[in-house]
Amino acid sequence: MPLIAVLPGDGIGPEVTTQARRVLEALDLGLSFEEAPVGGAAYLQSGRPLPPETVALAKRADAVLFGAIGDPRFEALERRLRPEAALLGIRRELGLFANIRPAKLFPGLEDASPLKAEVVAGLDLVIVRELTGDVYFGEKGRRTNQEGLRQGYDWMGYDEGEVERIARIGFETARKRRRKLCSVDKANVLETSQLWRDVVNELSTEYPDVHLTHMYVDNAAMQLVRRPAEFDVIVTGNLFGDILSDQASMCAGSIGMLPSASLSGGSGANGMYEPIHGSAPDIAGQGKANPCAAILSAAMLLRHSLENEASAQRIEAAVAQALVGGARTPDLGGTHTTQQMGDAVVQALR
Ligand SMILES: NC(=O)c1ccc[n+]([C@@H]2O[C@H](COP(=O)([O-])OP(=O)(O)OC[C@H]3O[C@@H](n4cnc5c(N)ncnc54)[C@H](O)[C@@H]3O)[C@@H](O)[C@H]2O)c1
Ligand SMILES: CC(C)[C@H](C(=O)O)[C@@H](O)C(=O)O
Ligand SMILES: [Mg+2]
Repeated sequence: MPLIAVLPGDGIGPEVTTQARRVLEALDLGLSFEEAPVGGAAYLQSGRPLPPETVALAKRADAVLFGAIGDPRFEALERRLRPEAALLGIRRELGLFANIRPAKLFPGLEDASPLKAEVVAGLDLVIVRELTGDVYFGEKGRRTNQEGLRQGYDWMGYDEGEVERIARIGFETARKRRRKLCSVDKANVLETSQLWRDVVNELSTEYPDVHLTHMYVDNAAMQLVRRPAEFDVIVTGNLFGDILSDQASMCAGSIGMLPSASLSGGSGANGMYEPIHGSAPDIAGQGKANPCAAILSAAMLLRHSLENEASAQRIEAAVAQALVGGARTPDLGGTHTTQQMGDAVVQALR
């Protein structure tokens, strides 16, 4: 019986994860679930945002269903105690270097995006974001500079091995889709990006069937608003991928629509699945959160970790059907509660 570790986290994390778990249970796949605290919720219980028992469960499980972390009450804590440290810590502990973030326009959501319907028509892209390197994990600190001023610093860097393994996932992903790979960097300024570009170019000789382009991140941000449907697969570093995926979510109508898979390689072993959004403290506890991103993350879990493509597609079809049937949370311009949106998806599964 496959074991799913459920880490609901903070804010709307538990609300959306409840709906994702319901959907998985409704499929009757004989999964077992075990829950553990993470983030601010875990800090309150044990003084640690990422308790060792939570890491142990995640490692023991076949896959992890993650909600969201973040709590404004803990913003002033030192970095290692903040909820965000738990998310970075678990990604590192599980070696989840590849973060797959699909942005797709679901039928009926043409008018949910602030972009014109004709601009987002046909939107179907995947951001392949590197997840365990870059400026996120370089040396950080505070010091006093020569003028006696306080200075904060975060070292940015990638080694060629890190670039090659994520670029390979980008090429492989593109190969299974429309065979277009856009590598996004800031090679006109950053040495890190120049190495990134060199390694991607070198690897491209193994993928002559994939059309590779390079784009600076500032241009990519603009093109995502101008012609988002032109993109097929984007491969990029940790920081740029974080920012561009939130932006791409609005092309699809809402940040509440974008799921993600975090993987440790080509296989889904120990994969972690989470919506790209955060704990949304502004709407937490009000039943306003859109659970679709979490539900679609559960579909990715079935696809990548349990190799159950048919059930993954059933969930995606049920989300589409619920939306076509008019189910909409407030972020999509509707009045459905989180629970009612979950009801509509479960109903559509039957
Ligand atoms: N993966 C994660 O767990 C993750 C991701 C991003 C941010 N965070 C953390 O979450 C906290 C809040 O960060 P933030 O406000 O910058 O980003 P956020 O993603 O939590 O929220 C941004 C905006 O989007 C809305 N939103 C987010 N998810 C939604 C959903 N499912 N349905 C409807 N509306 C939704 C929120 O109400 C808010 O207005 C911070 O502590 C941050 O560090 C965690
Ligand atoms: C909360 C934060 C550490 C995280 C990130 O930057 O990776 C989040 O924004 C995300 O997109 O998953
Ligand atoms: Mg983010």
